[in-house]
Amino acid sequence: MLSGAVTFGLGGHFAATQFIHDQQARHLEELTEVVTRRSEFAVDFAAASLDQLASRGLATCDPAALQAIRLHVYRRSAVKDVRLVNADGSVICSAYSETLEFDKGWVDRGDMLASRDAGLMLFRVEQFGGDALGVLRDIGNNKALVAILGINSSLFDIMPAELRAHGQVLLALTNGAQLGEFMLDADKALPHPVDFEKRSARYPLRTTIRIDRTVLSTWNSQAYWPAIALSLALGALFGLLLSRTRRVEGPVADLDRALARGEFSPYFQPIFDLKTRQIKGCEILVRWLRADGSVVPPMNFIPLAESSGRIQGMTWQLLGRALADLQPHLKADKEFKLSLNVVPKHLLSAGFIETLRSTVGAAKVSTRQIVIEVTERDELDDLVRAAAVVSELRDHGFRVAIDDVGVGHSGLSRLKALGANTIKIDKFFVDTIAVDASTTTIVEMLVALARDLSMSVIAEGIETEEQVRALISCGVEEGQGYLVAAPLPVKEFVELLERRKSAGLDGTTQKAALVA
Ligand SMILES: Nc1nc2c(ncn2[C@@H]2O[C@H](COP(=O)(O)O[C@H]3[C@@H](O)[C@H](n4cnc5c(=O)[nH]c(N)nc54)O[C@@H]3COP(=O)(O)O)[C@@H](O)[C@H]2O)c(=O)[nH]1
Repeated sequence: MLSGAVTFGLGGHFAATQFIHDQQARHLEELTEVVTRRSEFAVDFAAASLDQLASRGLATCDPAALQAIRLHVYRRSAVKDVRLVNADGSVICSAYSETLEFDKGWVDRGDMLASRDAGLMLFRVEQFGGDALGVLRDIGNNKALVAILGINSSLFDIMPAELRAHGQVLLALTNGAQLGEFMLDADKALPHPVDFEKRSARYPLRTTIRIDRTVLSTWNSQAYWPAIALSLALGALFGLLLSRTRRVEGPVADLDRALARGEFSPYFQPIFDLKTRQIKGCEILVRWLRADGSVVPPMNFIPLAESSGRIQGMTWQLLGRALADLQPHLKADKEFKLSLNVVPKHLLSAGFIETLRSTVGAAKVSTRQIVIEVTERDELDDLVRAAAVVSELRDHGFRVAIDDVGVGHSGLSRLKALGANTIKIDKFFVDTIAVDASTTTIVEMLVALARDLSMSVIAEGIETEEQVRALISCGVEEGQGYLVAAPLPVKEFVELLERRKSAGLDGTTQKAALVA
């Protein structure tokens, strides 16, 4: 009996170990495939962007064309710059001419690698801030357009949490030129590296996931002991039972675990009166605080959260935490507004208003203090329905702001039709307001439109006093930006509010002063 159990036990040990290793190898190969696919999509995206620019006749160094290209680049987070080049690859002009200063060097056409269909040339752009991927498309007349793609940020969320401190994700050209690398601790060497490699079938790209062998013995160890126990008891059935204990892995599973562990945290960025600098409210901006101490910025997981349907749970979790964090302040200053980003799909989903009301009601916060920010970057397909939701939200006392105005999809008529309370002018315009007369005209026009529609205006991304002065002279009253504070964790944000209060720059103090 005992020897039978030992035999089963040993058999169980080898089979379970083998099974887990096979699972691990398969899983790491799948992750390598994911990185390769992502990089291919990034190149496809860059190529489509270049084709679109060329077809719009923007492949020139004319200032208006360069401004249009800058807007195009700005909308597409992975594309850092677009350059017009000669047939030999030498640069004629660049949409963001200052990015040329970040280049450590430039590659001759002869050193670029062709895509399989020969429609694109890929090359590494060595820059001081890290390497980037150049994607060149010929456009005729001995000219070509080049998109400069930042690729690093697409690598870091791939590694399962348990392996992150013991592995590397690398993307390189097939000639060995490295394009991007993710490693939690860049100085840490992997003592026993094992490589999982994948080459793209379409582009000269090679992905490597490098893992320290020793960590594989503990990864998925949760699956090991149940497997042994079950195999002792049930002998031949252990494989089947083991498969039930297997953990699901991958970036979406990582999101699910983060949601379950409450790792999505609200950061708060003040919204202030441009003239008095009084803080009138704040915007909630999500950060993923991982157990390993790293802070993940939203653009690295919001798109996945959206496409995988996790954005809704994440948004509710975030609002619940933000309300709890700021409840004392929201109660003390009834004019203080808390803004929450909501993606259009979520806004239009069934039960959105009911859940919002019950979440805000449970926190005993007035609906008047909550602003729903809907980005204009994503198209609101069903404008009529969106306007109905906005109207119902307003009936319940909530406020609605249209975010990123000017760079999104809405024409002015769509802005009007939505019936929001506020427009938020995108940082793109704030960046150039102090230096570009055409930007001033656009901002003045948006302010005039907002006045006609009884909407308020907030300018985003204010970094300098010069920008504040220019915005005030255009008629903008409120703003947000690093000039006052970057998005802050709750403790620092509350300290900022306290400092303001002591300096007499908060809502309660000002009201008290008016009454006195
Ligand atoms: N659906 C949701 N989207 C969210 C949520 N939280 C954030 N986001 C969206 O992610 C995008 C990037 O956000 P973030 O990295 O937080 O960047 C914001 C600010 O930090 C940044 N900012 C603000 N002031 C300045 C500045 O002076 N200079 C500078 N270089 N950057 C600045 O701008 C971003 C402001 O975002 P928004 O007002 O929303 O446009 C962003 O698109 C977020 O919307 C979330 O919970 N849900």
